[in-house]
Amino acid sequence: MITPTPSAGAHSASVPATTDAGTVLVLVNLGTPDAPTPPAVRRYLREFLSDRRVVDLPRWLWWPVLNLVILPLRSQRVAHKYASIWRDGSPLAVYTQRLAHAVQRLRPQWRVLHAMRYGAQGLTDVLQQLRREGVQRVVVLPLYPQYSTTTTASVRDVIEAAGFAICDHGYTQGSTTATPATPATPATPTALCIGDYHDDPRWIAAVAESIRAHRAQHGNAAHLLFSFHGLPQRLADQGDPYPRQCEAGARAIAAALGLRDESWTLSYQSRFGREKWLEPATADTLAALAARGIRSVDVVAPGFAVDCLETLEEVAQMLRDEFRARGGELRYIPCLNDDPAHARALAAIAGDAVAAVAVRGA
Ligand SMILES: C=CC1=C(C)c2cc3[nH]c(cc4nc(cc5[nH]c(cc1n2)c(C)c5CCC(=O)O)C(CCC(=O)O)=C4C)c(C)c3C=C
Ligand SMILES: [Fe+2]
Ligand SMILES: [Fe+2]
Repeated sequence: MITPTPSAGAHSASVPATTDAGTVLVLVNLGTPDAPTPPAVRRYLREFLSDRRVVDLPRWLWWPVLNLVILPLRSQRVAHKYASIWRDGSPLAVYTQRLAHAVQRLRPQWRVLHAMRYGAQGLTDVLQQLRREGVQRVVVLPLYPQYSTTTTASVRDVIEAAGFAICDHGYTQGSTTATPATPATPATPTALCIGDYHDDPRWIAAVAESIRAHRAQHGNAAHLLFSFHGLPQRLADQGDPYPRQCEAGARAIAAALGLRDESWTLSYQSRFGREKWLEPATADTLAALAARGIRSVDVVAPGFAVDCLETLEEVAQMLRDEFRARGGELRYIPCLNDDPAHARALAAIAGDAVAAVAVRGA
């Protein structure tokens, strides 16, 4: 079942009339377990870590490692972490739904849905339901500001497998899939897929403003750290544009804030497995900052559209405690979540994509 989004609220009167009535917009996020328990986490991790976009090892090698080592050990430990951040559900699910509602309120002439790549409210189910309803065109906005083959391209795989012809907007290189593209016939529905928005000025301004507002309330820490989810270095070497887009975005946000180069740093968190991942690691960077005598650090995570396990447990709890043990104070700046500025930026990005395709005549 597609979770319905409430219809337009009080903001609708202020939205100017547009010619994009009838647009169906699907915001897609990663997905999350449906309970903070070992069996639920195991189900989620099994689906997530079985995706070849995420782990590209040969199956004969990966299957026993995943099923006999990783799932039995990790499910227990990670369930405990989820339990520490669980409120009315998993924050990733709660904030993603609220964000979709916020965009819906801004664009009452659209139908705004949310979906997940893995787990409940699955993208496949949502797209199949839309096909059954006879919807001929959807706009898919993966909630990944930076394109990666491990995230955005995996969303694209699902869209193609659901029988939609894809029309790309934004970054696409490296996103060709094992599944051949659905040959477009007049009956084939199309999905306008937004590849990235890492340098979109409206998104940059929203992130910069959230940092400014946090600093106005809590004071400026001595340093600002941009912490992005990591990736195996090998994928970057093979051309995944993710680290370049993280760097460009962080630089643009720092410029919008008027920061001097020496007052901010970029790092990568959430390493998984033994392979070399992008560096520097957030934990090492914080240790180095503490060793340089820097006693306060603001940490922001602009690779995450909404708060989740990796921000709330890893950064705002674990890394904060580690930094405190080194004598410093880590202040975590929340993700944009369902902030109106975030909803406005995403609505504008989706609107631009619709308009660009209309001009191209697709
Ligand atoms: C090889 C493993 C992984 C790659 C590659 C990877 C890339 C990647 N992930 C995100 C965003 C998120 N990841 C989250 C959790 C998470 N990530 C991995 C592994 C890889 N991620 C795992 C195993 C997990 C689950 C938790 C754990 O076991 O440690 C989340 C949070 C989900 C939640 O429920 O809150 C997000 C969001 C990006 C953006 C990315 C590549 C750029
Ligand atoms: Fe991840
Ligand atoms: Fe993690």
